[in-house]
Amino acid sequence: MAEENNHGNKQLDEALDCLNTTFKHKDFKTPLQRDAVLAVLKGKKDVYISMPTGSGKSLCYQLPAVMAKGKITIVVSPLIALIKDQMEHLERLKVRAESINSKMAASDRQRVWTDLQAVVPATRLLYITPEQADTTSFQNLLERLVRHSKVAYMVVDEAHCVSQWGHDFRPTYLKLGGLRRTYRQLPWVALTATASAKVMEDIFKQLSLKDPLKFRASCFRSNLFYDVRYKESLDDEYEDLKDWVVECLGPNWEDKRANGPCGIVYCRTREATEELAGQLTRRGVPTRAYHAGLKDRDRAAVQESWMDGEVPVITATVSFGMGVDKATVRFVGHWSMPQSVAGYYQESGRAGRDGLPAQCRIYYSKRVERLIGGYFRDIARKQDYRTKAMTISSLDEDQYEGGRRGRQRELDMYEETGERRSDERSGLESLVKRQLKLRRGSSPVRSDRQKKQESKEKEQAVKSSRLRAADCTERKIAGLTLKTREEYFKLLEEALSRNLNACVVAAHALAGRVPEVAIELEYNIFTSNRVVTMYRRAMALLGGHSSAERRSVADLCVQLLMPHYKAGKIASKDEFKTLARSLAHSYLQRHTTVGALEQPDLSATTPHLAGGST
Ligand SMILES: Nc1ncnc2c1ncn2[C@@H]1O[C@H](COP(=O)(O)OP(=O)(O)OP(=O)(O)O)[C@@H](O)[C@H]1O
Repeated sequence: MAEENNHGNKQLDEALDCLNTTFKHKDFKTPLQRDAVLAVLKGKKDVYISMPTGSGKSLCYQLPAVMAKGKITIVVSPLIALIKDQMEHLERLKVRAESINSKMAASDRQRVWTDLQAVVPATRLLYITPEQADTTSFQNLLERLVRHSKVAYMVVDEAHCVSQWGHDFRPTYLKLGGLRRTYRQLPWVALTATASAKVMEDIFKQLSLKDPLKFRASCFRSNLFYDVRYKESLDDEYEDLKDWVVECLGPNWEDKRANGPCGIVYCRTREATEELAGQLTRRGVPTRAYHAGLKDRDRAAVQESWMDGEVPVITATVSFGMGVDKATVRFVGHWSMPQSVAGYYQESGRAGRDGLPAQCRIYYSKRVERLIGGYFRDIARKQDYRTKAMTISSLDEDQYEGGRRGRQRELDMYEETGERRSDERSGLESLVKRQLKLRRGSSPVRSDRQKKQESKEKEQAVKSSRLRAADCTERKIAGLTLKTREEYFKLLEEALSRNLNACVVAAHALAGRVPEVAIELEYNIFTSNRVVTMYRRAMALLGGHSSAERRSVADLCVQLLMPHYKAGKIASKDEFKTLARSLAHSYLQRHTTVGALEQPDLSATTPHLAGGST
């Protein structure tokens, strides 16, 4: 026991030494970071680390990687841009990190390969994408490295991507489970900023992590303060932004120090970044615009001037910020709604990385209000409503190498003018609702008498309700009242009975006119084809192979049915039309089969056509 303690102390001393000399930090950021580092260093068990953005997760594997002399730590990371940032960061610290990826020049690849094959490789960390991990060449390399005991740790960054339960599922991550099972002797480290308990369990399962040591911190960032501004309620939105910016930057912001206070305002379009930069600069806050439309050189110059403290504020599209690691970002503003919940967590998470208070604000307009309902409106009235950090994160799959539309698409994401995807919209909406509900605090205090009265009323309502399990309403779905269920039930009942009536009438009308429909259909095909094979094909297609054909047939049926519509009787004209169309569609699907029509002799079906006419 005493020996173990001594060993533990020695390891801690060595870790602190490495932290000071290589990473230039005086101490661990948090006890959790220290404990996670020590657990990884021990190398006895798999380790799972879940900490919020900016909490220093990377150090948890980078420090042990540096201390594992003569060995390589392999890091699977989802995004080449992230890999690049990590490598640049490590290069500044004089830690040799390499990558093998599809974007590399052959000469670079050879150089890395050669070092990895050396008796004592100089490479400390090797970054790869999950796609690379799935290649035979990498697997051969890994096999060789393991055989010569040259691998210290296997690290899976953004480990939530392995889970289908998570928002960011990435199928290639699943293949990592196979590697884990092949190399059971290696200690694995899985890191993520956000994972629910369900996703965490799934990560363990998919990566075959065996009873890993867990280091978890809430994704809640207590130093971030969120609020929302309603643009339409402001006299001058630019002046309001400027005032907020100056307030966030605090005193002495004009000193132009690299570690001075600074901020970012995200905009949806390039034009908005330029416009806003001009407005802020004219109002006395030097600001530069950053977007994908700038030449690489100009973009780099803008970023550099912001990093160096030359300009305190940058207005940018989302192309700015990935991997930007500036500790003193005192605010992150959004000049319009963020593109997604994931995006918002990431973008606002760039504030306050030094742990000091920082502000995050969304400026929104009516258009956005329409998008997310009354929740923000509520806050806007309070104007000064301050909230704390959001706790949801997810990454857009497009961020990843091999993502559907690739990196360029991601760079330009904010510059689209189109509507947001509906799943993102609903995700954002439910997040906002959830978070605002949390922040509004508990419901107002009610007297005992009021409470008694309420519970009596509830009991009464449950007794008289026709709904099944009426008394479970609130228990099963938090926030759902019996009254709401009753209201929806009534609507449903009405709609069902209206539709049923309309169905009966439409079906009746259609059934009586089948021959007429069939005559029309045959005639259409007869007059639009000149070759017998085409005629036969078109007739055969009627039966069900082509949904386009069926649609046009259904349209024809609808034309014939519409005269049967009687205004105001059963359903609206549109409802009747929809029903007629779907009835015709399914009728045709059932009654004209390809098999029957493809018979060489069509005479069997002819009698049903009630005498064709030409
Ligand atoms: N012990 C420490 N002392 C001081 N600063 C630290 C310490 N460890 C890490 N940092 C700094 O904290 C910042 C955030 O670290 P890092 O990028 O590793 O966070 P992260 O949790 O990986 O964030 P993200 O999820 O956004 O990638 C960096 O500037 C890093 O240098």
